[in-house]
Amino acid sequence: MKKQVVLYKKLSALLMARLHEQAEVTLIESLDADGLARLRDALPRAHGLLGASLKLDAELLDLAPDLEAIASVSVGVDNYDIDYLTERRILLSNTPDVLTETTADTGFALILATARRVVELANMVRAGQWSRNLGPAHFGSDVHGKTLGIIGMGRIGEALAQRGHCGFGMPVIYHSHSPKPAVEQRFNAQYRSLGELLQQADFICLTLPLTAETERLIGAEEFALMRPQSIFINISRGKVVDEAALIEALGAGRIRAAGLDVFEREPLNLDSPLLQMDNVVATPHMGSATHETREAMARCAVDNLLAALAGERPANLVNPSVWKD
Ligand SMILES: NC(=O)C1=CN([C@@H]2O[C@H](COP(=O)(O)OP(=O)(O)OC[C@H]3O[C@@H](n4cnc5c(N)ncnc54)[C@H](OP(=O)(O)O)[C@@H]3O)[C@@H](O)[C@H]2O)C=CC1
Ligand SMILES: O=CC(=O)O
Repeated sequence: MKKQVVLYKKLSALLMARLHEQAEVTLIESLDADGLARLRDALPRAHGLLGASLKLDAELLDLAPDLEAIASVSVGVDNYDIDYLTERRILLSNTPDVLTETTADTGFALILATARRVVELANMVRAGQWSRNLGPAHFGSDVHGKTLGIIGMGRIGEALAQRGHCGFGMPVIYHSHSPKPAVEQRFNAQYRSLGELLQQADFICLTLPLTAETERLIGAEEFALMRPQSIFINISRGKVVDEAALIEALGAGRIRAAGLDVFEREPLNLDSPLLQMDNVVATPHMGSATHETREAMARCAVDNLLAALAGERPANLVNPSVWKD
């Protein structure tokens, strides 16, 4: 008998056809109140789940006694209680690698947009306020040659280092759990303590996961270490930052600008002070959002799920202790 799969993310026709060949599929098209009610109805039959952007807590998982595998269409796994999944022996997989380059592109777009004030000045043109040649009040700052500071030197951090070093001649400094000799060799990158990096970098970029250890890693004390010309970029997770402290630092001129793809609460509320600041570029968690990459992520998640349901080890298993050869 075919296994039951519940999708809470719509897939391309090609991937839907692949899933339908191998499983009975229930599709929850959107996670509004109606969709969530349909999800709760479907969970008691589910052997596999595939989707993203939903906090799958124990209360929801307890509705699914037969659940064998979850395939997240994301690399970040902060929406899952991994200990609980492991206790229940549910295989959790994610989609690393396929989104690395695209997310690093987004990070670099935020670096350029904040430093060169792209959004602010483009809005000025749209508003009919471009009446004479630009003067110093509208000048930005250079990106090339400035020091790129990367916090979390993993896949995306390394791809950002490549762009900065090879494309823009930027000295790269980084902070991670441990030094990365291969990255140091490729990009002439240098390891720093967190405090040193915050004091020395022109661009401070977060590329680490949200974990118990990184939650609110960057708060008032850390912003106080940055320089008034520093630009802060977050493409990791909003909760790695104390957002109130970020707003305070921007308001007080303790840092120059921020490029933010992620926020404490998403979607970002329209009344957020961040949206009143010309020196903030806010994007809607679009790090991996290109046609090509989102399709590659979905394909990767489908591969992971079908492998798990067929009794094979998924390529991107997040909780390997569940697996028994
Ligand atoms: N904005 C968006 O749309 C996207 C956001 N993301 C976010 O980016 C994150 C990173 O993805 P990816 O690069 O693939 O992940 P990786 O696991 O490859 O890299 C994360 C790095 O962070 C480091 N790290 C973890 N905890 C700490 C800490 N406490 N202090 C210092 N360094 C730490 C790790 O360092 P070490 O190796 O030394 O342990 C690791 O190398 C994801 O978890 C996700 O949250 C990802 C994709 C898109
Ligand atoms: O935020 C996106 C992810 O893949 O993680």
